[in-house]
Amino acid sequence: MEVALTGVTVEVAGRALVDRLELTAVAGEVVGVVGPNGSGKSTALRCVYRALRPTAGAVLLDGADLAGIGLRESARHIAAMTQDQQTDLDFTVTEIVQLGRTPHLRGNRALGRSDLEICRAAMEQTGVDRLADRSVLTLSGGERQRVALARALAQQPSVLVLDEPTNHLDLRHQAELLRLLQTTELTVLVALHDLNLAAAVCDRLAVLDNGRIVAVGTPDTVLTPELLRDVFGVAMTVVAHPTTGVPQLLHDLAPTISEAHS
Ligand SMILES: Nc1ncnc2c1ncn2[C@@H]1O[C@H](COP(=O)(O)OP(=O)(O)OP(=O)(O)O)[C@@H](O)[C@H]1O
Repeated sequence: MEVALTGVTVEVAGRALVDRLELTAVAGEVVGVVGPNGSGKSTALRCVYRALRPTAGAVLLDGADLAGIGLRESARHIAAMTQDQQTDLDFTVTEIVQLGRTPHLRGNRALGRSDLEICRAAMEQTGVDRLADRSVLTLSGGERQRVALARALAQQPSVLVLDEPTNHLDLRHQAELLRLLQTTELTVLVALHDLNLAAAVCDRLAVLDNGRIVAVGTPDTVLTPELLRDVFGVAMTVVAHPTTGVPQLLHDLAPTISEAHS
């Protein structure tokens, strides 16, 4: 399915947290949303998974305004993996993942055999099957993050929205998540701080600065030293990855005074 943000603006107390965003993602495409702290990445994604309603503009799902679609209906199409989902409830991993089936259940019906199978497969895919009976309160940050992903996959969405999905993950689980995003046929919108991961996994990047999109394009067209200086305020060298060719960023950290004199 295609997701399109058209003129999406969110205003709070007279301030635009995001301002007239225009961004489209299609099936099989991974679109990264990057930008400095507070630039509006989470706010933009919240409009897509409907934790926020735009003050102006709209998010369209295959051309239909989400505001006109029931929440249950849109939850059958759009799943989110976010930091906001941390729960204080003493649920087991299995129970959390099974919540992903809720939009697909009719009335108060219990999960059927196929629902249970979908949940089992999602837990296996994310490597949390061995944690099935553990309380989520006892999990590490990375384990919780993978449970959140399992729940989102159990929802069997067409559109997957991820807000900082890798920040607690170790290298292997980062690689597994990135591979999953690269190979999936879903429409993926993902906010990432790590621009090297973003360059490796995203087909296109949208750079947010102060609530506005200041650049959109393939990682190699967007991640230039000039943009990194202007938007992030850092001096970086951009090199091509020796095997994949995607841009990778190296900090140009000046030596400290004591090092410079040694
Ligand atoms: N409910 C709110 N009321 C007022 N200001 C808000 C609200 N939610 C977010 N903001 C502000 O909007 C701006 C954008 O926040 P947002 O969380 O979208 O940024 P972000 O790019 O995801 O940041 P980070 O990289 O730090 O996660 C920030 O300045 C934030 O303080």
